[in-house]
This record gives sequence, C-alpha cells and structure tokens, in this order.
Amino acid sequence: MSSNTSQPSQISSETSKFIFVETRGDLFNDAPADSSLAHCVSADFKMSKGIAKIFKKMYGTRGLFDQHKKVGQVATLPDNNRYIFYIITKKIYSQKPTKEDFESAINDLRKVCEEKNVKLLCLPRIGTGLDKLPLEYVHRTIRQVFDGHEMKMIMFYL
Ligand SMILES: Nc1ncnc2c1ncn2[C@@H]1O[C@H](COP(=O)(O)OP(=O)(O)OC[C@H]2O[C@H](OP(=O)(O)O)[C@H](O)[C@@H]2O)[C@@H](O)[C@H]1O
Repeated sequence: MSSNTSQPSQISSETSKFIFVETRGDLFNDAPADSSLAHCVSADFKMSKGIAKIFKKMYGTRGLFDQHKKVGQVATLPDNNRYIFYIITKKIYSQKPTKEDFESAINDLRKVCEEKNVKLLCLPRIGTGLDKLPLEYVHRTIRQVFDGHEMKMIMFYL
C-alpha cells in the first residue's frame, strides 16, 4: 500500500460498490463531519488508552453498556446525522483480540452499516496499534468482509 500524502491511495477496487482508501490525516480533524466513525474497544468499554481514550472523552460511554453487545459485535452511538461505532474485539481491556473475534466484529460492522444505510465510514488503522494486529491482515479482512457492499471507507493514519 502506497502512503501517498497528497491523494488517498486506492487500496481496493474489488467491486465498483465498495471503495476503500487510506489517507494520511487525523481522524478527528480531517474526516468529513457527516462521516460515521468506527474504532476498536473491549467489551468493558474501558477505553483507557490510545484513540479509544479520545473517543471516550468526546462521546462518553452513556448508552453503550445497556446495548449489551458482546465480543464480535458492534455498539452504536448516534451523533447528529451520523454514527459512532464501537467495534468490540476483546472481552477486557488488558487482552488482545483474536483474529476470529476481530473478523466477527468486522462482519457485524458491515451488518450494522447495511442496517443504518451508512455510505461513508472513516476509521483509524483499527487494531494495529495497541491491539497489535498486522496492518495487511486488517486491510485484507476489511476488503473481504465489505466486498460488494456499496460504501466508501476511509482509513486515516497519522
Ligand atoms: N487521531 C487519530 N487519527 C488517526 N489515527 C490515529 C489517531 N489517533 C491514533 N491513531 C492511530 O490509530 C491506530 C489504532 O489506534 P490504537 O492503538 O489506539 O487502537 P487499536 O485499535 O490498536 O487498539 C484498540 C484497543 O486499545 C485500547 O485498549 P486498552 O485499553 O489499551 O487495552 C482500546 O480500549 C481498544 O480495546 C494507531 O496506529 C494509532 O496511532
């Protein structure tokens, strides 16, 4: 994957419907205001470090616990005309996700995006920092799961 800083790099064009690009930028400053956002969390919504800590500061946790979502699922907070998605990839904050749980959660993310008719989703390089998943594996999983789904996904990196 090229890390062209001027234009988003086209990662995938497996289908004309799903567009997946990666671009340098700060998710909170550079993502379009009407884009839904997604990031990875643990089921206890500790969000004590990393980008999750910023999400917690910005959006809190109210309304997350009573959705009773489990590992491999996605909790959702509405934010004006878009959504904030909490991709639950592990049970407690001190763990690291398994690939099986990560893939289940990405499948649920697609399902939730279809249900809520999300056409633009921005996210960081989910799972690749504190959760230590390989970037290429994360890209491949996203491409496989979202293949054929009409949506644009922009992955931001600093
Ligand atoms: N503003 C910004 N714009 C764009 N990219 C940004 C950014 N800020 C950071 N990044 C980058 O985005 C990647 C993933 O950022 P992170 O490492 O945080 O997340 P992750 O998905 O690997 O891990 C999640 C678990 O970490 C915590 O769990 P703990 O409590 O620590 O156990 C949570 O609760 C989860 O469970 C890294 O490349 C960061 O540099």
